Amino acid sequence: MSGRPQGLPIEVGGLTKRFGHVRAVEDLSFTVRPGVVTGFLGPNGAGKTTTMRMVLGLVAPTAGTATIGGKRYADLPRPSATVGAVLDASAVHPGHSARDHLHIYRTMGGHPPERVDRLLTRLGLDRAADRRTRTFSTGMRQRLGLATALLGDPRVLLLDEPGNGLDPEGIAWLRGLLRGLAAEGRTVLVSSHVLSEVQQIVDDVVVIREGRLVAAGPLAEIERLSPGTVLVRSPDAAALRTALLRGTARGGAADRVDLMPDGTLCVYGLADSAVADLAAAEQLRVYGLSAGTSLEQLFLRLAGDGAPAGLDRPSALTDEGRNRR
Ligand SMILES: Nc1ncnc2c1ncn2[C@@H]1O[C@H](COP(=O)(O)OP(=O)(O)OP(=O)(O)O)[C@@H](O)[C@H]1O
Repeated sequence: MSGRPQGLPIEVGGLTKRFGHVRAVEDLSFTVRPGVVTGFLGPNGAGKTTTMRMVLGLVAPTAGTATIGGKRYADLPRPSATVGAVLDASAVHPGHSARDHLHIYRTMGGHPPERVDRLLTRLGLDRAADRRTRTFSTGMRQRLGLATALLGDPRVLLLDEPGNGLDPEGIAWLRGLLRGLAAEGRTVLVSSHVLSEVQQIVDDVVVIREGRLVAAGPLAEIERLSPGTVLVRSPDAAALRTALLRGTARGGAADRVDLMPDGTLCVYGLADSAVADLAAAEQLRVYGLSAGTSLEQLFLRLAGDGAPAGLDRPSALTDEGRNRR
């Protein structure tokens, strides 16, 4: 890799895409800053891929703009040396070896031949370099996709679900790679529909749901603005939920209680001791009780209802995030 590639911001303003009646992306605005890893998060179908495709000039916006360093992708002087992207890591010829694949793309991009061996080593593919990609695991395809994206030593990286198919060891490896690339000054945008997959990797987040912005800014700030929660399991979950919402004169009531898919109750607005006392007072059994803000819960809330308690104006956080840039 070259010394210090200066990153370029990705700026999305009022971006909108409709496919017929489907509103894939709706008036979306955010900025991705260089030098950090930004998670682009949202549930399946939220519009992440469509947004990335618009940033890369592969899909024409219905309205709005997407620029890289102030220029649309199509207006960049050497796009493949400025932006590297992996939208579909499975899109490799099954009969080509990893080395063949990289040589084809590096020739097309006009990049120096020595990049291929260097990237095969950096991406941990040197031993598999001459195997046909049809024998590759999903994780190896992800690595090859990343190597392809890095051929032009790009200042900006856009990766669509790079954690897909990676085991925990692969995720740890990805974390090291992406954080290293960001530390070199690059702009790194990584999409995921699973926060737990990227929570150890990202500094900033942009969360969207149904094509619209839910929250954006440094992850630490979003966590700080998110009140704590208590997780509790009970064979009497329905009765406990009712009791928590009703509360007691002494201990107060929960602001909200969500039943999670695994049957756990997620309680907002009450301390763990208050939840335990209330369960005891109502003679309801509890099997597990833990306090704290899990990022997964936060993500479920952000993605689930658009504006979590304590984050009344997600745009304020967005503005705050932008002002720091
Ligand atoms: N070419 C297309 N034609 C019609 N609808 C489309 C097209 N591409 C995307 N959509 C729709 O736009 C919406 C957003 O899709 P998109 O793939 O951008 O979401 P996503 O957040 O990337 O989801 P996933 O994590 O499942 O890939 C979905 O409702 C999808 O069905």
